[in-house]
This record gives sequence, structure tokens and C-alpha cells, in this order.
Amino acid sequence: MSNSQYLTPELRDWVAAQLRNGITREALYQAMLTSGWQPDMAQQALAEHRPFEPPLTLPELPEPVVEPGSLPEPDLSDQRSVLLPDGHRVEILMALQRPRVIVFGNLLSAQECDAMVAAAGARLARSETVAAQREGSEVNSARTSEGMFFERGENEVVARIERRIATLLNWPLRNGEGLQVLRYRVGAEYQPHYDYFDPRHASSKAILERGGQRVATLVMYLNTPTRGGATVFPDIKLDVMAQKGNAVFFSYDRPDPSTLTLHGGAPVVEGEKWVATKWLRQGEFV
Ligand SMILES: O=C(O)CCC(=O)C(=O)O
Ligand SMILES: [Fe+2]
Repeated sequence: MSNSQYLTPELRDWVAAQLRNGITREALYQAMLTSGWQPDMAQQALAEHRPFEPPLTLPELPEPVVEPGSLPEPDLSDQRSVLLPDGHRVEILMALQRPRVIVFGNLLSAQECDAMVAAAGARLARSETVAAQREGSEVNSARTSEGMFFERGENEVVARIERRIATLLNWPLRNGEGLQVLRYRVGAEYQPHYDYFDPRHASSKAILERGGQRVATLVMYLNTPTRGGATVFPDIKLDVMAQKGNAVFFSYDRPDPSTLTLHGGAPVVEGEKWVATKWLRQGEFV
């Protein structure tokens, strides 16, 4: 850290006042850099404003247009990256047309990943899947991770990530489910499955009343497992390596295997794997 700058009480108060006035932490960070702050000092000042606090009141996002039959989709006209209004630049590492699969780099900062892991850690429980024969969910040997759900907009870091996703994918924030965080320990996996709800399952009716079908999935990697833990797409023989801050996105226009969106989490061989998943619905998720 530079010796020429100190986090004085005045500077702390100034940061707090800026945040109270509705500026995003990213925007404030950029403004601080522009006015000559050392990056580590600016980050430290912002890190003091704990990510688990209730979100700040931020301006409404412009409402993306959801035409019937349209799907979440980023604007890839720049090809290499997408610059979001908050100043965050997301890299495009790979894009496949059919099935639609996009690998993003730097979707989350390392600090955002760490904050998500810390906030989720205490609330993990054994993951369940939708019950096949009755209503509700059940423990399933195909899914040996532990998980939890955040409420939409539950805290500052969750709210910031959700706004970024809505802007990146041109899909209304309110059509998204709450973020799910999963931890896989050595040997844990999520065997290949589809994320849409099988209309033939007894439990799907109640689920579909809360916002319609899922139409896309974004799996964000919150850490880098030492070995194993790729997200695999067996139909298209694609493995996406879990890399902290990166994410894999895929969309599906109907609840059918012909979408080629069969996917799973390969067993972790060494270390742990943490992901946050955002599922996007056709309609408003309530
Ligand atoms: O852990 C992964 O790589 C995949 C997670 C997944 O398929 C899901 O959360 O639906
Ligand atoms: Fe999945």
C-alpha cells in the first residue's frame, strides 16, 4: 500500500456519503481511481462497506423487451468483450451457436466471488432435486453438492451481481430466480441433467405457475478447484473448466432434449468447487 495515502476518518465518511447518495461501488471505485486514489486504497475503503448489508437503493434498470419466444442473449457485437454501464468489462471467451453456449471471463471480481462464498457458507445444506413422483424436492444421489438460495436482492453483493446479469443478458431482473450457491467437495458431482422443468412431472405445475419455464442458465465459478469439477455438456462433448470469476451461459427455447443442453458438474478430484447459478424464467419469478 502506498505511504502517501491514509484512510482518514474524513475519507471514510466521504466514501460512506457517496454510497448513501446511490452511486454504485464500481462507479465510485472508478471515480476514485480517476481522481488519483491508489487502487488498493480505493478497494480497501470500499471493502469496509460490507457486502452483506442490505443493498443500497439503486436507480431502476431499463426494462429489456421480452418478445414472445425470445431468449436471454448478450450483445456480442464487440466480439471480444461486453462493457457494462457500471464500467465492468466482461470477456467473451467462447460462443457456440447451437446449442447457445457462451463462456464469459471476468464476470465476477475475485472480491465478489469471495464475498459470495463467505455469505453462503454458513447456510449450506445437502442439495435436493425436484421430486419425480410427488410435489416438492428430495435428496438425490445424482447430486452430491451442498447448496443454498439467496433471496433476490438479498444483500449488496447479490444485488450488484443480479443487476450485472440482467444488463449483460438483456433479461429482466424480476424474471430471475434467486441465486443458488453450491459447494462440491472431493468426489461430489451433479450428474448430467436438464435445467428446464419436465412438464410431465407432478411437481412441475406449481413450479411453472411462479414464472413459467426456465429458458437459460448462468453458472458462475466462485473459485478454481485444484482438479476436476468442469461443467460438462455430453451431447456436444464440451467441457468448460471451472475458473474463478468466469461463467458459462446456455439457453433453451423449449423443455426438450433436442435443445442439446444436457449438462452436469463433473466430480471434483482435488480441492473444492463453488458455483453460483442464476436461472432465468420466461416470466416474472414470484
Ligand atoms: O456445477 C456445475 O458445473 C453445474 C451446475 C448446474 O448444472 C446447476 O446448478 O444446475
Ligand atoms: Fe444444471
